[in-house]
Amino acid sequence: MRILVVGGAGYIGSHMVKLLADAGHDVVVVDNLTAGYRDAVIAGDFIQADLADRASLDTVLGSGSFDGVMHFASYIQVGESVTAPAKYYQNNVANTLNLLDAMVEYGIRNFIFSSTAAVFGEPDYIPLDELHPKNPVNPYGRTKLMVEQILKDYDTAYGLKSVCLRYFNAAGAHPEGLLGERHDPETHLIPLVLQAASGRRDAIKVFGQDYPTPDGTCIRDYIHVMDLCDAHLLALEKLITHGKSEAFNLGNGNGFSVQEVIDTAEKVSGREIPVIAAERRSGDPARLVADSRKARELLGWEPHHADLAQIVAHAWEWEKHFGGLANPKS
Ligand SMILES: NC(=O)c1ccc[n+]([C@@H]2O[C@H](COP(=O)([O-])OP(=O)(O)OC[C@H]3O[C@@H](n4cnc5c(N)ncnc54)[C@H](O)[C@@H]3O)[C@@H](O)[C@H]2O)c1
Ligand SMILES: O=c1ccn([C@@H]2O[C@H](COP(=O)(O)OP(=O)(O)O[C@H]3O[C@H](CO)[C@H](O)[C@H](O)[C@H]3O)[C@@H](O)[C@H]2O)c(=O)[nH]1
Repeated sequence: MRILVVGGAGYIGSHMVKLLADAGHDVVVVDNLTAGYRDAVIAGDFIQADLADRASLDTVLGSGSFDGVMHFASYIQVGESVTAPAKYYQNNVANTLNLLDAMVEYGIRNFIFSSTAAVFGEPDYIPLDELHPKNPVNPYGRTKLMVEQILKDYDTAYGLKSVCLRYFNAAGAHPEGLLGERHDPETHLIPLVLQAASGRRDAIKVFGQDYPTPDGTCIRDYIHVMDLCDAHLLALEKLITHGKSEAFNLGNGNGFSVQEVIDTAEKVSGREIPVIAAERRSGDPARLVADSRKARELLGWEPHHADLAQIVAHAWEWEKHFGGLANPKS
């Protein structure tokens, strides 16, 4: 297949590009490099362009037929979306419309969208399946839900078929140490904990130790980035053969607390990780765990790296490059 990966220089997109190339597909990457890295694109063709720039999109999408588009490009910080919502609605919604409109114009029908567990908001029940009510509690989650709704209307009106993949907590790194998470600023728990292990950070702040969970810290469903990428390829293949728009929740179905993540990181790294007790972070549900049976049943998806220690071990191999503890492989 020939596949356009938008946001392919970012964390999850860069792993997707490598997986697609390894599976023998032709890949074209579009990224404006606001948050991504040119050297993270280790396969395929790279075009530096912004989704806001419709003329550039016309050039790329008109350059030859694409079997599908995978869309990873968006702003991703929940906290920033509360203080700077305009930035989020513009990039995550308006710029996505540019991409969808160009797809309609050039007759490209298959779209895989990076959605999020944040579309659900505070859970009514656990684990969360696809039928759970969607009441996002921040602009970030609302931008993703808006795109999901737009996609339904574009299917009805223009026949654009889509799969929305709602990731829970993406984590881990390429098993061969080639790629990993490099957000700046980093807000995600596992890379921050490992930065505290490598010495790049003094300590990890634990946001709240008084939640109604066994150890008082929040529980999340950490899903390996390569397992997410597997789901994208399966979703595109299914979309092409069956032509039916769908949404899937993607997680392992196992919840781990912040404290369990820290304990696992200490074991994996062999280092003591200093912890600072901090206030709860606003908008954090106590517990988020995915019910991914639909993806298993309809896509035949199966996570291969569900073990938290393995997720953390792969992320640790990556962190060691930056902590000066190993030589980068790329
Ligand atoms: N990381 C997670 O835990 C997580 C969880 C749920 C959903 N998601 C979603 O997955 C997707 C990828 O997340 P990530 O962690 O890889 O993010 P990331 O910031 O590492 O990657 C996003 C990429 O998109 C590019 N980009 C952003 N706006 C662009 C634009 N207007 N034009 C061109 N390129 C643009 C950035 O430069 C970056 O390379 C996002 O849509 C995010 O909302 C991520
Ligand atoms: O320094 C930190 C960072 C995080 N946490 C805690 O660790 C857990 C995980 O936090 P992350 O920021 O790593 O992830 P979130 O669960 O907040 O967010 C993830 O899930 C969201 C959906 O709910 C969005 O999709 C978002 O992009 C994705 O990263 C939370 O309980 C958080 O309070 C800490 O204690 N200390």
